[in-house]
Amino acid sequence: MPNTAPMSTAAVPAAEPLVRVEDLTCAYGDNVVLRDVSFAVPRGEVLTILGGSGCGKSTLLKHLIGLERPASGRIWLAGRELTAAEGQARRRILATFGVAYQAGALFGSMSVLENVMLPLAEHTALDLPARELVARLKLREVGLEAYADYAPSELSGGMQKRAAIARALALDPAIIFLDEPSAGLDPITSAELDALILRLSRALSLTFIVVTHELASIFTIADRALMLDKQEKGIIAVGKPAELRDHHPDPRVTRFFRRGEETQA
Ligand SMILES: Nc1ncnc2c1ncn2[C@@H]1O[C@H](COP(=O)(O)OP(=O)(O)OP(=O)(O)O)[C@@H](O)[C@H]1O
Repeated sequence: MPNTAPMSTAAVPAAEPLVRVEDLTCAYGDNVVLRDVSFAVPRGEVLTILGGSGCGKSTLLKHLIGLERPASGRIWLAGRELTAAEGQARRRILATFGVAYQAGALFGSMSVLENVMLPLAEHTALDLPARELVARLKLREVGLEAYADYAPSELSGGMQKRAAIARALALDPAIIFLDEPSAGLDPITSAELDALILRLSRALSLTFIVVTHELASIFTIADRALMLDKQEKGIIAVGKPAELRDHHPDPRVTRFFRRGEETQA
């Protein structure tokens, strides 16, 4: 089997975080959304990013995946500084991770298999049969090998999310970014997706950074949760979800984790 990874992360020392953010400030023109944000994510961790509407979750994700340039600060992915890289070096860093977006993840004009093959055509020199073979393996990893020739519109919402994850896995990334994976899914399908994320993270030592506000998901998948706040323009809490819920001194944090408890009691 050819090595399809465009660059190896094996050279990153185990102690080195796979994602490191230092004094990151994100702004749209004069509108500063996040100021001097710093955190690190070790290899194999599932980190969820949460917080109220408009606090900057998507903004942070877009900066981490290079869709937006920071006003200031630095981002390292798998030991390489994204914020200092241009051209080919930047493209190589961007190929170390996979992304699955909330909406519009799959191209409707292509089959599920062709969607998963796409990053392989863009970033590797594999020939067509090899690309197909790798893509079929990725579909198997998410339980969709029987749906390779379907159009995305023929799949259920949960299956589309899994296909998007298969495409995010195509280049054997070290890091996967997911934007609201549970959005629009019923609780059972959402739980199945959570189980898939956990299985992939444990089996492949994948690092996941997941934007979500679904408590059930957060408590199932997150090793740690990072909570942003709009007024603070930054992080107000980082830690294990149960510890944040039970012991965090900031009522904004405990309220977030305990919402719904009153109505369930
Ligand atoms: N492309 C953009 N141009 C200008 N301002 C933007 C842009 N994208 C986001 N913003 C602003 O940045 C702030 C943070 O938005 P962002 O979408 O990151 O928040 P969020 O936490 O993801 O919110 P939600 O949970 O509602 O999706 C908001 O005030 C928003 O209006």
